[in-house]
Amino acid sequence: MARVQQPTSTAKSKSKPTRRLKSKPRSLRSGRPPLLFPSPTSNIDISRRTTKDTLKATTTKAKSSARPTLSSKHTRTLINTHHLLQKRLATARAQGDTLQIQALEAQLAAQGGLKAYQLASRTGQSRDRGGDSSRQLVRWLEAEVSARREAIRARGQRVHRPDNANADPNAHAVALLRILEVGALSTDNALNILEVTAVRRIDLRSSGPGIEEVDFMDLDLPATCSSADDHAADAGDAGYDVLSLSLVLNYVPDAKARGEMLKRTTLFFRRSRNHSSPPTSLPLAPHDEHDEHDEHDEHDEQITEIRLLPCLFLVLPAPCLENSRYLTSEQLAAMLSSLGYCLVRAKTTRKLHYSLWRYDGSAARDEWVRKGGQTVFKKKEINPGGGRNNFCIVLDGDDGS
Ligand SMILES: C[S@@+](CC[C@H](N)C(=O)[O-])C[C@H]1O[C@@H](n2cnc3c(N)ncnc32)[C@H](O)[C@@H]1O
Repeated sequence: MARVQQPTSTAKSKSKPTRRLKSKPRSLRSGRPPLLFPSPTSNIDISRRTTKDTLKATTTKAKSSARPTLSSKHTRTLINTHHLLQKRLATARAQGDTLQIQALEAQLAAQGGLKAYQLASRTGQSRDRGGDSSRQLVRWLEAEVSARREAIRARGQRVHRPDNANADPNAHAVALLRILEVGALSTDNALNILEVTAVRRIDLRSSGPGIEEVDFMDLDLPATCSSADDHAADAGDAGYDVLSLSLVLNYVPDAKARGEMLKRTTLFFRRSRNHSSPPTSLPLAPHDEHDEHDEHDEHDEQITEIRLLPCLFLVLPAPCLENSRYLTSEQLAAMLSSLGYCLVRAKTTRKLHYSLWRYDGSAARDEWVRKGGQTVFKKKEINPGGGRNNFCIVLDGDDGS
């Protein structure tokens, strides 16, 4: 049922670069900053524990490991424990359980809080994933980048021709690719492309200059919305061409809040493209490339013309879609289609699922509904069985307009 963009024409395959051999995980004994910080400890007991829950053990472990380096296992443990505590905290908050809230907040603080989690995630980026996911996004946006570079070059030539007396010195201005990176851990990633991109970075906790400390759910919309039909239409030039949500949705501890976050993404896109931006005819790789080995391995790509902008870049841990009781890629595609998105690229690696969704606005939503597409997605077991996880996204069907 997922609305997937169909290819329109096929061009030549790219030559395959030399495949990088996956090296053994490197020792982290040297050259890395400390990941954990002195933090208050808690004596408050946490009552709700399950047998599989090693919360106490892992938190104690995290506390005692306040030393300059962490092993890969430690990093994973810290990240997993942080997610678990956040999830429980969300439940406690929903229940108004003050004691439990205090206990869980103390546990999170003892673990080093969001700061330790972010550092652990950053370590994970470089070590486990062969680099940060922004490189995949840029690879998918390659044609947009090239088109802008070409436009800059062409306009520059026009302006600088010696015989061109009436040349407008501002005529070389080519529209930047405006990117909003939500959940940014660093300002130094592949999204920075001189003269081509303008990147705004936000996070719940800023880890440095250039990253605004703001919750995406509270972020001001690009422009005041006056139309009840389609907020994004009013965003105009102030909106973004690309929104990146890389490993952010799975950070959100509550299924309904995840749905709210997805819904909110649609309000931030730039719609008006009648400025000096280059054409957007872009290559499309075969859907759902599957790579068992390398997170960022190159593929032979069948190049197909397709429009990509404006788009949402979504990265989730692969098990969220491959081993959840409540979610599959098809279900995710149906949810995003119901919001006006269309899947244009996808890639699954051993650890991560990357996808790119073009936003087609309220007309696409209406079309989805007209064809009988589902718009309400409740928590429903679709993949029963043992050994599965409970990752879930809930959409209530109210498009917020
Ligand atoms: C695992 S890190 C991911 C970082 C990076 N994008 C990556 O791909 O590795 C998740 C980050 O998302 C941030 N985050 C989660 N919810 C957010 C929200 N509502 N607004 C802004 N940032 C958020 C967290 O603070 C955290 O730093």
